[in-house]
Amino acid sequence: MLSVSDVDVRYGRARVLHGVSLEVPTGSLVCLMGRNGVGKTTLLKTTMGLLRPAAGRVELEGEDITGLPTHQRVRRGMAFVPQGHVSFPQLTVWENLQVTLEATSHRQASAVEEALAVFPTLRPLFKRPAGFLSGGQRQQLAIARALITRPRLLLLDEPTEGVQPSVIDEIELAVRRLHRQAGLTVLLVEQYLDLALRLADSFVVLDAGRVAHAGPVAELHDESVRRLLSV
Ligand SMILES: Nc1ncnc2c1ncn2[C@@H]1O[C@H](COP(=O)(O)OP(=O)(O)OP(=O)(O)O)[C@@H](O)[C@H]1O
Repeated sequence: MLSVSDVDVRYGRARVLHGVSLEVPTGSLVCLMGRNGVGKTTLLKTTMGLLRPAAGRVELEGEDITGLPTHQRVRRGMAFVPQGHVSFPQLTVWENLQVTLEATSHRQASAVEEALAVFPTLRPLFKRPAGFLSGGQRQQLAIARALITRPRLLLLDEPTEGVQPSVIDEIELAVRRLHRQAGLTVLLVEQYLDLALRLADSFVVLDAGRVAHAGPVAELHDESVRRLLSV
């Protein structure tokens, strides 16, 4: 279980998160939603240790990890795929996967095969430099690289942004399998309401750096929640 409690985050003098709390129970898929600029990415980065909160706590499986550096969070089973993530653009798809494997603590080559089983469409692209991939292919490579670390908790920041519809379906299928079959716990930032409705168990909506609503996914049908998501 991931638990974020009363987190405040500032960029310089600007306070971006105001006492945000959320829970991601083990084995669940929680969708973090809200309009542009409300603080979703800031919350994921804080969870991953890329930003330090001015106040509040982050706990993983009951242990306080607020002060833990990012690489140690990775060792504890957390992985983060940033929004619009570009892998090493000059390296081929294969090299990107290998470099990631070499950086893991387990170094088991079977992890690459496991990641490719989730995204088999990457196989014919092995020799292509990552910089020449389409938006959807880059996103698949980014998630595959995160999977090589063998995470238990995956933080995904808008994996469908800028991705063509057919590839959105592939990403949705992959996330569903990872969650339902492989049992991965997922915190997903997603603006696309229908996708959230299909994938998530529960959701949290941020508005201006505060939790405006949180609940089971069925409540996403409520007019009061939809108003918080419409531009
Ligand atoms: N490095 C930074 N320095 C200063 N302000 C920042 C920085 N990064 C983000 N912000 C500001 O913090 C607020 C929250 O940004 P954040 O990226 O967390 O929002 P978001 O909900 O993820 O938005 P989006 O959906 O557009 O990615 C915004 O007002 C943004 O302009």
